[in-house]
Amino acid sequence: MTYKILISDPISDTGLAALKASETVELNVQTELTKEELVKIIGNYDGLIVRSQTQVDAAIIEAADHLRVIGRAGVGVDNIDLDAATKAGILVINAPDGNTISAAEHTMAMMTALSRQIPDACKSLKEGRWERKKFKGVELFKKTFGVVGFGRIGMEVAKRAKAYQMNILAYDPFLTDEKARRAGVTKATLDEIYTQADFITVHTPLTKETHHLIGAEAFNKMKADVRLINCARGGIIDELALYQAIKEGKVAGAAIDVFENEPPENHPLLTLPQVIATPHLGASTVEAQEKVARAVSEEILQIFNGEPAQHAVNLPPISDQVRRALEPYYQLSRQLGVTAVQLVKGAPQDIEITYSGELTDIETAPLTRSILQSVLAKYLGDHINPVNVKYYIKESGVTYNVKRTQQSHGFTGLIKVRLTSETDERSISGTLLNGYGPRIVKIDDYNVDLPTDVHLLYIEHHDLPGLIGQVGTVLGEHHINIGSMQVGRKSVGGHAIMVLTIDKNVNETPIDALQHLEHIQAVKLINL
Ligand SMILES: NC(=O)C1=CN([C@@H]2O[C@H](COP(=O)(O)OP(=O)(O)OC[C@H]3O[C@@H](n4cnc5c(N)ncnc54)[C@H](O)[C@@H]3O)[C@@H](O)[C@H]2O)C=CC1
Ligand SMILES: O=C(O)CCC(=O)C(=O)O
Repeated sequence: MTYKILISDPISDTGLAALKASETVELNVQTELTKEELVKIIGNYDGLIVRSQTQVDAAIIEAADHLRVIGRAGVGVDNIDLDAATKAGILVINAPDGNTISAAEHTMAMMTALSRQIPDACKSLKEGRWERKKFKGVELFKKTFGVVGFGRIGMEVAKRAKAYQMNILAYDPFLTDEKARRAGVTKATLDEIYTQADFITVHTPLTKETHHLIGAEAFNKMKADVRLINCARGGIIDELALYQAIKEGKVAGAAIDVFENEPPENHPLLTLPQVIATPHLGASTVEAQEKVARAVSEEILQIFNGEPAQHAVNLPPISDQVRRALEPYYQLSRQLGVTAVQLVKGAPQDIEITYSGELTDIETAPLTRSILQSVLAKYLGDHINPVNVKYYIKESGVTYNVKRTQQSHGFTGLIKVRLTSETDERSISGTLLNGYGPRIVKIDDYNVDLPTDVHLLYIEHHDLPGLIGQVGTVLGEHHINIGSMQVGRKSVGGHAIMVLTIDKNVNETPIDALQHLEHIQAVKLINL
């Protein structure tokens, strides 16, 4: 199988080494595509890698028939319509830490350049002037520095600002006293930052909450000589309000790397001498670009290999430790879902998943998605995947719940899937047996021990002598080899089950023949 990957923004060549070396990947680099051109060709691709330039909107996603993954070589995914991608079952991954240092260094460069008017001073000198009086700056030493958004970049910025002996106030909804103490900053409110800071930098993502987070109202609260830096996303600071605040002398200056619309056209901020600006260069270093390209390349290869994503943006994150612990259970969880949905009569209306043993202490959400996906796919189709399964579950009105219990019946880890339809209820349990891999160990109330990578014939019957022989005869007549057979009964002569592993997939004919045997109540072929 060859996967076609389109790269639609300039990405570091060295960072793409893993993809280039892969025999299963065909790379196509086209960095000058218009939106219309992208819509036309995206249907041919399994993967798309972008930076911040390509706007992956709903129209592109709608045209992306085969797309499985969008890799963002960087942090911010505001150029990707995440809702549309999630609904379409397209995984979005990013490279969250590859450009942290570069973005933090650029922020420091912008702050120092702003405080000493370096760009204009340089320009004036190059134009033949020697204007020493005009370019008098301010020191950073002992100044109060407000950091809004104390994630990866905010923290790195703070570390560097400490070397300048700045007094750092940090605001982030997730900032705890302990984290602030360890980072050597003072936890503050936004208002405290506005009223006390000499410099304010923003390092949040652009979201509904952070859009125009800093606007006219905030500028009115700020010190008169305040300077602002935005190396995060255009739109976190209200650009027009900032323009007004600078014009009115409320803000002394601003250093801007990012704009609400990029590239900015005839932007009023760019007409002001108090503003210095760069064309979204925060991550534009050799090192950062190599790191983010390498990170997305390697992760995309892992995803195409069937491994879970580590930096999925539209799936809950999982740590490396959890990923390793769950890895052996993926196949089992999928096969339990597939088996259960073939056993139950009618479409399931409720799905109950019970984790026990070692699985009670692990984050099992990825397994739950895998089970839900394998159950729903029978009725809703193969486009259901772990990314969009929760969306479709909600849409189809199916309910599900997850339970945990310490009772693992002697197994290290046990997963039970119970499906309830309008007319039926079935449950199936499975485990990982050391040396044997995934095994089904219980169907309804019957203990069994079945591999999960075979075709199963599940037969319900009355417990009567001779029936097993009759079943063997029918299958023999249809040249079907039986690999193994297990029987279970509740009472002598009562309801019983027979589960056979068979060597090949069979058509309806032998099933019909079995169903016509007296005392056989139900026959189901289960393909795993
Ligand atoms: N200029 C450039 O080239 C680059 C820009 N960026 C941008 O920098 C920003 C931050 O990146 P990272 O630090 O890596 O992300 P991060 O996820 O590590 O940190 C973001 C922080 O913002 C906080 N936050 C969210 N909403 C907030 C709010 N309303 N008020 C205050 N804090 C809030 C979060 O709790 C989180 O701690 C992103 O927007 C990213 O796109 C990142 C790399 C390069
Ligand atoms: O790809 C780039 O240069 C932009 C980086 C960026 O803004 C991000 O990672 O969020």
